Amino acid sequence: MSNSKTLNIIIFGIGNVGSTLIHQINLAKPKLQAQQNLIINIPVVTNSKLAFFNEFGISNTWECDFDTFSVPYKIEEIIAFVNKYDLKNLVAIDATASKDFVENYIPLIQNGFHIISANKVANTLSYEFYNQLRLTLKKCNKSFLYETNVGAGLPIIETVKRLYDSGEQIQKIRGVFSGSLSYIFNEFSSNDVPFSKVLNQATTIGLTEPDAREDLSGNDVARKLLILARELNLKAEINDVSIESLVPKQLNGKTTLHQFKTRSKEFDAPFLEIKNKQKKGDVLRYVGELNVEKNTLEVKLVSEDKNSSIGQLKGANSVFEIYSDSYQESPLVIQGAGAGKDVTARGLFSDIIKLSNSLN
Ligand SMILES: NC(=O)C1=CN([C@@H]2O[C@H](COP(=O)(O)OP(=O)(O)OC[C@H]3O[C@@H](n4cnc5c(N)ncnc54)[C@H](OP(=O)(O)O)[C@@H]3O)[C@@H](O)[C@H]2O)C=CC1
Ligand SMILES: N[C@@H](CC=O)C(=O)O
Repeated sequence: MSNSKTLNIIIFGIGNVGSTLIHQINLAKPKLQAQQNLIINIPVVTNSKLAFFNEFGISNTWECDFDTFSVPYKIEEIIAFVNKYDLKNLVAIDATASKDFVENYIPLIQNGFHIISANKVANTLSYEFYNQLRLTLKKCNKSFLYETNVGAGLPIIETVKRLYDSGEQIQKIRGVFSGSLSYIFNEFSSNDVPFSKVLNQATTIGLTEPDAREDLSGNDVARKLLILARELNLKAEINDVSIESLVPKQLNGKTTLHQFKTRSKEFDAPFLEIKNKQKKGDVLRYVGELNVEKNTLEVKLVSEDKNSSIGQLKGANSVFEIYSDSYQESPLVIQGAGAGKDVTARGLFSDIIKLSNSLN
Protein backbone atom coordinates (compact mmCIF):
# COMPACT_ATOMS: atom_id res chain seq x y z
CA MET A 1 0.00 0.00 0.00
CA SER A 2 1.34 3.44 -0.88
CA ASN A 3 2.40 5.81 1.91
CA SER A 4 1.99 3.11 4.52
CA LYS A 5 4.29 3.01 7.51
CA THR A 6 5.70 -0.25 8.86
CA LEU A 7 6.91 -0.64 12.44
CA ASN A 8 9.11 -3.64 13.21
CA ILE A 9 8.50 -4.62 16.79
CA ILE A 10 10.59 -7.13 18.70
CA ILE A 11 8.83 -8.39 21.81
CA PHE A 12 11.07 -9.43 24.68
CA GLY A 13 8.97 -11.33 27.23
CA ILE A 14 5.94 -13.37 26.17
CA GLY A 15 4.36 -13.98 29.58
CA ASN A 16 1.09 -12.41 30.72
CA VAL A 17 1.67 -8.94 29.28
CA GLY A 18 3.78 -9.75 26.19
CA SER A 19 1.49 -12.47 24.87
CA THR A 20 -1.60 -10.32 25.46
CA LEU A 21 0.03 -7.50 23.52
CA ILE A 22 0.65 -9.83 20.56
CA HIS A 23 -2.99 -10.91 20.69
CA GLN A 24 -4.18 -7.28 20.77
CA ILE A 25 -1.91 -6.33 17.85
CA ASN A 26 -3.05 -9.30 15.76
CA LEU A 27 -6.70 -8.33 16.32
CA ALA A 28 -6.10 -4.66 15.51
CA LYS A 29 -4.00 -5.19 12.35
CA PRO A 30 -6.74 -4.83 9.71
CA LYS A 31 -8.12 -1.66 11.34
CA LEU A 32 -4.67 -0.09 11.76
CA GLN A 33 -3.86 -0.72 8.13
CA ALA A 34 -7.23 0.51 6.85
CA GLN A 35 -7.58 3.58 9.08
CA GLN A 36 -4.01 4.66 9.81
CA ASN A 37 -2.04 3.09 6.98
CA LEU A 38 0.04 1.47 9.70
CA ILE A 39 1.53 -2.02 9.45
CA ILE A 40 2.86 -3.61 12.61
CA ASN A 41 5.27 -6.41 11.87
CA ILE A 42 6.60 -8.58 14.72
CA PRO A 43 9.71 -10.31 13.31
CA VAL A 44 11.07 -11.67 16.62
CA VAL A 45 9.55 -12.74 19.93
CA THR A 46 11.59 -14.03 22.85
CA ASN A 47 11.42 -15.36 26.37
CA SER A 48 14.48 -15.35 28.65
CA LYS A 49 16.24 -18.13 26.69
CA LEU A 50 14.64 -18.66 23.29
CA ALA A 51 13.67 -16.54 20.30
CA PHE A 52 11.45 -17.20 17.28
CA PHE A 53 12.52 -15.36 14.10
CA ASN A 54 10.42 -14.63 11.02
CA GLU A 55 11.41 -11.62 8.91
CA PHE A 56 7.85 -11.40 7.47
CA GLY A 57 6.34 -11.23 10.96
CA ILE A 58 4.75 -13.78 13.24
CA SER A 59 1.19 -14.98 12.49
CA ASN A 60 -1.74 -16.06 14.61
CA THR A 61 -0.03 -19.43 15.12
CA TRP A 62 2.98 -17.80 16.80
CA GLU A 63 2.69 -19.77 20.05
CA CYS A 64 2.85 -23.06 18.20
CA ASP A 65 5.67 -21.73 15.97
CA PHE A 66 7.55 -20.57 19.06
CA ASP A 67 7.26 -24.04 20.62
CA THR A 68 8.46 -25.69 17.41
CA PHE A 69 11.03 -23.33 15.90
CA SER A 70 12.45 -21.12 18.66
CA VAL A 71 16.20 -21.23 19.26
CA PRO A 72 18.59 -19.98 21.95
CA TYR A 73 19.65 -16.42 21.19
CA LYS A 74 21.93 -13.54 22.11
CA ILE A 75 20.97 -9.90 21.68
CA GLU A 76 23.70 -9.48 19.03
CA GLU A 77 21.94 -12.12 16.90
CA ILE A 78 18.70 -10.15 17.00
CA ILE A 79 20.55 -6.99 15.97
CA ALA A 80 22.28 -8.91 13.14
CA PHE A 81 18.91 -10.34 12.02
CA VAL A 82 17.18 -6.94 11.72
CA ASN A 83 20.23 -5.58 9.86
CA LYS A 84 20.33 -8.56 7.49
CA TYR A 85 16.71 -7.96 6.43
CA ASP A 86 17.14 -4.17 6.54
CA LEU A 87 14.14 -3.77 8.87
CA LYS A 88 13.29 -0.14 9.63
CA ASN A 89 11.38 1.67 12.42
CA LEU A 90 12.68 -0.78 15.00
CA VAL A 91 11.00 -0.96 18.40
CA ALA A 92 12.09 -3.16 21.31
CA ILE A 93 9.26 -3.92 23.73
CA ASP A 94 10.46 -4.86 27.20
CA ALA A 95 7.70 -7.02 28.69
CA THR A 96 10.08 -8.69 31.14
CA ALA A 97 10.72 -7.81 34.76
CA SER A 98 14.41 -8.44 34.24
CA LYS A 99 17.35 -6.37 35.45
CA ASP A 100 19.64 -8.29 33.09
CA PHE A 101 17.55 -7.36 30.08
CA VAL A 102 17.89 -3.66 30.87
CA GLU A 103 21.63 -4.00 30.12
CA ASN A 104 20.56 -4.38 26.48
CA TYR A 105 18.82 -0.99 26.30
CA ILE A 106 21.88 1.10 25.38
CA PRO A 107 23.20 -1.35 22.73
CA LEU A 108 19.69 -1.63 21.27
CA ILE A 109 19.30 2.16 21.08
CA GLN A 110 22.77 2.48 19.53
CA ASN A 111 21.65 -0.04 16.89
CA GLY A 112 18.56 1.86 15.86
CA PHE A 113 15.86 0.71 18.28
CA HIS A 114 13.27 2.79 20.11
CA ILE A 115 12.35 1.28 23.48
CA ILE A 116 8.88 0.79 24.95
CA SER A 117 8.86 -0.76 28.38
CA ALA A 118 6.49 -2.16 30.98
CA ASN A 119 9.52 -3.08 33.06
CA LYS A 120 10.21 -0.51 35.78
CA VAL A 121 13.84 -1.45 36.36
CA ALA A 122 15.54 0.91 33.88
CA ASN A 123 13.91 3.95 35.42
CA THR A 124 14.78 2.96 38.96
CA LEU A 125 18.46 2.06 38.74
CA SER A 126 20.97 4.75 39.75
CA TYR A 127 20.36 8.33 38.71
CA GLU A 128 23.63 8.06 36.81
CA PHE A 129 22.20 5.27 34.61
CA TYR A 130 18.92 7.19 34.28
CA ASN A 131 20.87 10.12 32.80
CA GLN A 132 23.17 7.98 30.67
CA LEU A 133 20.12 6.32 29.09
CA ARG A 134 18.57 9.67 28.26
CA LEU A 135 21.83 11.04 26.85
CA THR A 136 22.12 7.99 24.58
CA LEU A 137 18.52 8.40 23.42
CA LYS A 138 19.15 12.05 22.58
CA LYS A 139 22.40 11.30 20.76
CA CYS A 140 20.79 8.53 18.68
CA ASN A 141 17.49 10.42 18.21
CA LYS A 142 15.47 7.55 19.66
CA SER A 143 12.44 7.42 22.00
CA PHE A 144 11.83 5.63 25.29
CA LEU A 145 8.18 5.31 26.31
CA TYR A 146 7.11 3.72 29.61
CA GLU A 147 3.59 4.90 30.49
CA THR A 148 2.78 1.42 31.87
CA ASN A 149 5.47 1.76 34.55
CA VAL A 150 2.98 3.57 36.80
CA GLY A 151 -0.69 2.57 36.96
CA ALA A 152 -0.48 0.09 34.04
CA GLY A 153 -2.79 1.51 31.31
CA LEU A 154 -3.76 4.65 33.26
CA PRO A 155 -2.32 7.93 31.88
CA ILE A 156 -0.34 8.88 34.98
CA ILE A 157 3.15 9.62 33.70
CA GLU A 158 1.91 11.64 30.74
CA THR A 159 -0.40 13.70 32.98
CA VAL A 160 2.29 14.41 35.56
CA LYS A 161 4.84 15.26 32.90
CA ARG A 162 2.49 17.59 31.02
CA LEU A 163 1.60 19.44 34.21
CA TYR A 164 5.27 19.77 35.16
CA ASP A 165 6.39 20.83 31.67
CA SER A 166 3.71 23.49 31.55
CA GLY A 167 5.06 25.12 34.71
CA GLU A 168 2.60 23.67 37.23
CA GLN A 169 4.04 23.30 40.74
CA ILE A 170 3.14 19.80 41.95
CA GLN A 171 3.17 19.54 45.74
CA LYS A 172 2.11 15.98 46.38
CA ILE A 173 1.07 12.76 44.67
CA ARG A 174 -0.69 10.30 46.92
CA GLY A 175 -2.67 7.17 46.34
CA VAL A 176 -2.94 3.43 45.98
CA PHE A 177 -0.24 2.70 43.42
CA SER A 178 -0.48 -1.09 43.48
CA GLY A 179 -3.28 -2.84 41.61
CA SER A 180 -2.41 -6.24 43.09
CA LEU A 181 -2.38 -4.98 46.67
CA SER A 182 -5.60 -3.08 46.06
CA TYR A 183 -7.19 -6.34 44.92
CA ILE A 184 -5.68 -8.29 47.81
CA PHE A 185 -6.86 -5.85 50.51
CA ASN A 186 -10.29 -5.47 48.91
CA GLU A 187 -10.84 -9.20 48.88
CA PHE A 188 -9.27 -9.69 52.30
CA SER A 189 -11.21 -6.83 53.94
CA SER A 190 -14.62 -7.80 52.62
CA ASN A 191 -14.46 -11.59 52.83
CA ASP A 192 -13.62 -14.13 55.46
CA VAL A 193 -10.65 -15.57 53.53
CA PRO A 194 -7.02 -16.25 54.47
CA PHE A 195 -4.54 -13.66 53.20
CA SER A 196 -2.51 -16.38 51.44
CA LYS A 197 -5.55 -17.40 49.39
CA VAL A 198 -6.15 -13.91 47.97
CA LEU A 199 -2.42 -13.50 47.39
CA ASN A 200 -2.44 -16.68 45.28
CA GLN A 201 -5.51 -15.47 43.38
CA ALA A 202 -3.81 -12.13 42.60
CA THR A 203 -0.79 -14.00 41.25
CA THR A 204 -2.89 -16.41 39.20
CA ILE A 205 -4.79 -13.65 37.43
CA GLY A 206 -1.55 -11.81 36.61
CA LEU A 207 -1.90 -8.80 38.90
CA THR A 208 1.30 -9.31 40.88
CA GLU A 209 4.85 -9.04 39.62
CA PRO A 210 6.30 -12.33 38.33
CA ASP A 211 7.82 -12.52 41.84
CA ALA A 212 5.04 -11.34 44.20
CA ARG A 213 7.65 -10.49 46.84
CA GLU A 214 8.31 -7.36 44.74
CA ASP A 215 4.76 -6.20 45.50
CA LEU A 216 4.59 -7.34 49.11
CA SER A 217 7.98 -5.91 50.03
CA GLY A 218 6.85 -2.47 48.83
CA ASN A 219 9.54 -2.39 46.12
CA ASP A 220 7.03 -2.13 43.29
CA VAL A 221 5.22 0.86 44.83
CA ALA A 222 8.59 2.41 45.75
CA ARG A 223 9.66 2.12 42.10
CA LYS A 224 6.50 3.85 40.93
CA LEU A 225 7.04 6.69 43.42
CA LEU A 226 10.65 7.07 42.30
CA ILE A 227 9.64 7.12 38.63
CA LEU A 228 7.15 9.92 39.30
CA ALA A 229 9.68 11.82 41.44
CA ARG A 230 12.22 11.67 38.61
CA GLU A 231 9.59 12.94 36.14
CA LEU A 232 9.46 15.99 38.40
CA ASN A 233 13.23 16.31 38.11
CA LEU A 234 13.94 15.19 41.69
CA LYS A 235 17.28 13.44 41.87
CA ALA A 236 16.08 10.67 44.15
CA GLU A 237 17.36 7.11 44.48
CA ILE A 238 15.41 3.97 45.44
CA ASN A 239 17.04 3.98 48.89
CA ASP A 240 15.44 7.37 49.56
CA VAL A 241 12.01 5.72 49.70
CA SER A 242 10.82 4.88 53.20
CA ILE A 243 9.06 1.52 52.86
CA GLU A 244 6.88 -0.45 55.25
CA SER A 245 7.28 -3.99 53.95
CA LEU A 246 4.33 -6.37 54.25
CA VAL A 247 6.55 -9.46 54.28
CA PRO A 248 6.78 -11.13 57.70
CA LYS A 249 10.31 -10.89 59.14
CA GLN A 250 11.06 -14.61 58.89
CA LEU A 251 10.29 -14.57 55.14
CA ASN A 252 12.29 -11.45 54.39
CA GLY A 253 15.54 -11.69 52.53
CA LYS A 254 16.73 -15.25 52.62
CA THR A 255 13.91 -17.33 51.10
CA THR A 256 13.91 -18.47 47.49
CA LEU A 257 10.78 -17.75 45.43
CA HIS A 258 9.78 -21.41 45.73
CA GLN A 259 10.19 -21.41 49.52
CA PHE A 260 8.32 -18.15 49.74
CA LYS A 261 5.38 -19.58 47.77
CA THR A 262 5.20 -22.73 49.86
CA ARG A 263 5.27 -20.67 53.07
CA SER A 264 2.65 -18.09 52.03
CA LYS A 265 0.34 -19.28 54.86
CA GLU A 266 2.73 -17.47 57.21
CA PHE A 267 1.02 -14.24 56.10
CA ASP A 268 -2.35 -15.41 57.43
CA ALA A 269 -2.05 -14.95 61.19
CA PRO A 270 -0.35 -11.51 61.21
CA PHE A 271 -2.78 -10.09 58.64
CA LEU A 272 -5.81 -11.52 60.42
CA GLU A 273 -4.60 -9.77 63.58
CA ILE A 274 -4.17 -6.46 61.73
CA LYS A 275 -7.63 -6.81 60.19
CA ASN A 276 -9.28 -7.60 63.53
CA LYS A 277 -7.64 -4.65 65.26
CA GLN A 278 -9.12 -2.12 62.81
CA LYS A 279 -11.94 0.27 63.66
CA LYS A 280 -15.32 -0.96 62.38
CA GLY A 281 -15.88 0.38 58.86
CA ASP A 282 -12.19 0.73 58.09
CA VAL A 283 -10.35 -1.07 55.30
CA LEU A 284 -6.66 -1.73 54.74
CA ARG A 285 -4.88 0.22 52.03
CA TYR A 286 -1.24 0.20 50.94
CA VAL A 287 -0.54 3.83 50.23
CA GLY A 288 2.27 5.65 48.44
CA GLU A 289 3.03 9.32 48.91
CA LEU A 290 5.48 11.61 47.18
CA ASN A 291 5.71 14.91 49.01
CA VAL A 292 7.61 17.21 46.69
CA GLU A 293 7.84 20.10 49.16
CA LYS A 294 9.26 17.94 51.94
CA ASN A 295 11.24 15.83 49.46
CA THR A 296 9.92 12.58 50.98
CA LEU A 297 8.79 9.34 49.38
CA GLU A 298 6.85 6.95 51.57
CA VAL A 299 5.09 3.58 51.25
CA LYS A 300 2.97 2.36 54.13
CA LEU A 301 -0.04 0.29 55.21
CA VAL A 302 -2.91 2.35 56.58
CA SER A 303 -6.45 1.80 57.82
CA GLU A 304 -8.90 4.06 55.96
CA ASP A 305 -12.60 4.68 56.39
CA LYS A 306 -14.30 2.55 53.72
CA ASN A 307 -16.21 5.64 52.52
CA SER A 308 -13.11 7.78 51.96
CA SER A 309 -11.82 8.26 48.40
CA ILE A 310 -9.10 5.69 48.96
CA GLY A 311 -11.30 3.39 51.05
CA GLN A 312 -13.94 3.17 48.31
CA LEU A 313 -11.63 1.55 45.76
CA LYS A 314 -12.94 -1.64 44.19
CA GLY A 315 -11.29 -4.67 42.57
CA ALA A 316 -7.73 -4.07 41.41
CA ASN A 317 -8.28 -0.33 41.06
CA SER A 318 -5.54 2.17 41.74
CA VAL A 319 -6.03 5.82 42.50
CA PHE A 320 -3.60 8.71 42.07
CA GLU A 321 -4.37 12.08 43.66
CA ILE A 322 -2.24 14.90 42.26
CA TYR A 323 -2.09 18.08 44.36
CA SER A 324 -0.67 21.14 42.64
CA ASP A 325 -1.09 24.92 42.44
CA SER A 326 -4.13 24.59 40.22
CA TYR A 327 -5.44 21.49 41.99
CA GLN A 328 -4.97 22.35 45.68
CA GLU A 329 -8.34 21.88 47.38
CA SER A 330 -9.66 19.48 44.83
CA PRO A 331 -6.85 17.25 43.55
CA LEU A 332 -6.66 15.92 40.04
CA VAL A 333 -7.68 12.29 40.49
CA ILE A 334 -6.95 9.42 38.10
CA GLN A 335 -8.56 6.13 39.02
CA GLY A 336 -9.15 2.77 37.37
CA ALA A 337 -7.73 -0.71 36.93
CA GLY A 338 -4.11 -0.38 38.05
CA ALA A 339 -2.88 -3.83 37.08
CA GLY A 340 -3.74 -6.74 34.83
CA LYS A 341 -2.45 -8.11 31.56
CA ASP A 342 -5.17 -6.58 29.36
CA VAL A 343 -4.86 -2.99 30.58
CA THR A 344 -1.06 -3.19 30.67
CA ALA A 345 -0.81 -4.58 27.14
CA ARG A 346 -3.24 -1.89 25.99
CA GLY A 347 -0.98 0.71 27.62
CA LEU A 348 2.02 -0.66 25.70
CA PHE A 349 -0.05 -0.65 22.51
CA SER A 350 -0.97 2.96 23.12
CA ASP A 351 2.74 3.81 23.55
CA ILE A 352 3.38 2.04 20.20
CA ILE A 353 0.78 4.25 18.50
CA LYS A 354 2.19 7.36 20.18
CA LEU A 355 5.65 6.46 18.92
CA SER A 356 4.34 5.69 15.45
CA ASN A 357 2.67 9.11 15.29
CA SER A 358 6.01 10.75 16.06
CA LEU A 359 7.81 8.93 13.22
CA ASN A 360 7.80 10.12 9.63
N1 LIG B 1 0.91 -7.52 35.29
C1 LIG B 1 0.64 -6.22 35.41
O1 LIG B 1 -0.45 -5.82 35.81
C2 LIG B 1 1.68 -5.21 35.06
C3 LIG B 1 2.93 -5.61 34.71
N2 LIG B 1 3.87 -4.68 34.41
C4 LIG B 1 5.20 -5.14 34.08
O2 LIG B 1 5.15 -5.99 32.95
C5 LIG B 1 6.31 -6.84 32.96
C6 LIG B 1 5.90 -8.25 32.59
O3 LIG B 1 5.00 -8.76 33.55
P1 LIG B 1 4.27 -10.17 33.29
O4 LIG B 1 3.92 -10.32 31.87
O5 LIG B 1 3.20 -10.28 34.31
O6 LIG B 1 5.44 -11.19 33.64
P2 LIG B 1 5.54 -12.75 33.25
O7 LIG B 1 6.35 -13.40 34.32
O8 LIG B 1 4.21 -13.30 32.94
O9 LIG B 1 6.41 -12.75 31.89
C7 LIG B 1 7.73 -12.33 31.87
C8 LIG B 1 8.33 -12.72 30.54
O10 LIG B 1 9.65 -12.14 30.46
C9 LIG B 1 10.56 -13.15 30.05
N3 LIG B 1 11.91 -12.80 30.48
C10 LIG B 1 12.42 -12.81 31.73
N4 LIG B 1 13.71 -12.43 31.70
C11 LIG B 1 14.02 -12.16 30.41
C12 LIG B 1 15.19 -11.72 29.74
N5 LIG B 1 16.33 -11.49 30.40
N6 LIG B 1 15.15 -11.56 28.41
C13 LIG B 1 14.01 -11.80 27.70
N7 LIG B 1 12.87 -12.23 28.30
C14 LIG B 1 12.87 -12.40 29.63
C15 LIG B 1 10.02 -14.40 30.68
O11 LIG B 1 10.61 -15.54 30.07
P3 LIG B 1 10.77 -16.94 30.88
O12 LIG B 1 9.43 -17.55 30.85
O13 LIG B 1 11.80 -17.66 30.07
O14 LIG B 1 11.26 -16.58 32.24
C16 LIG B 1 8.53 -14.22 30.36
O15 LIG B 1 8.28 -14.57 29.01
C17 LIG B 1 6.92 -6.69 34.37
O16 LIG B 1 8.04 -5.84 34.32
C18 LIG B 1 5.81 -6.00 35.17
O17 LIG B 1 6.29 -5.17 36.19
C19 LIG B 1 3.63 -3.33 34.42
C20 LIG B 1 2.40 -2.88 34.72
C21 LIG B 1 1.32 -3.79 35.12
N1 LIG C 1 2.38 -5.64 40.29
C1 LIG C 1 1.97 -4.34 39.86
C2 LIG C 1 1.61 -4.39 38.41
C3 LIG C 1 1.66 -3.07 37.80
O1 LIG C 1 2.64 -2.34 37.84
C4 LIG C 1 0.79 -3.87 40.68
O2 LIG C 1 0.27 -4.68 41.43
O3 LIG C 1 0.39 -2.70 40.58
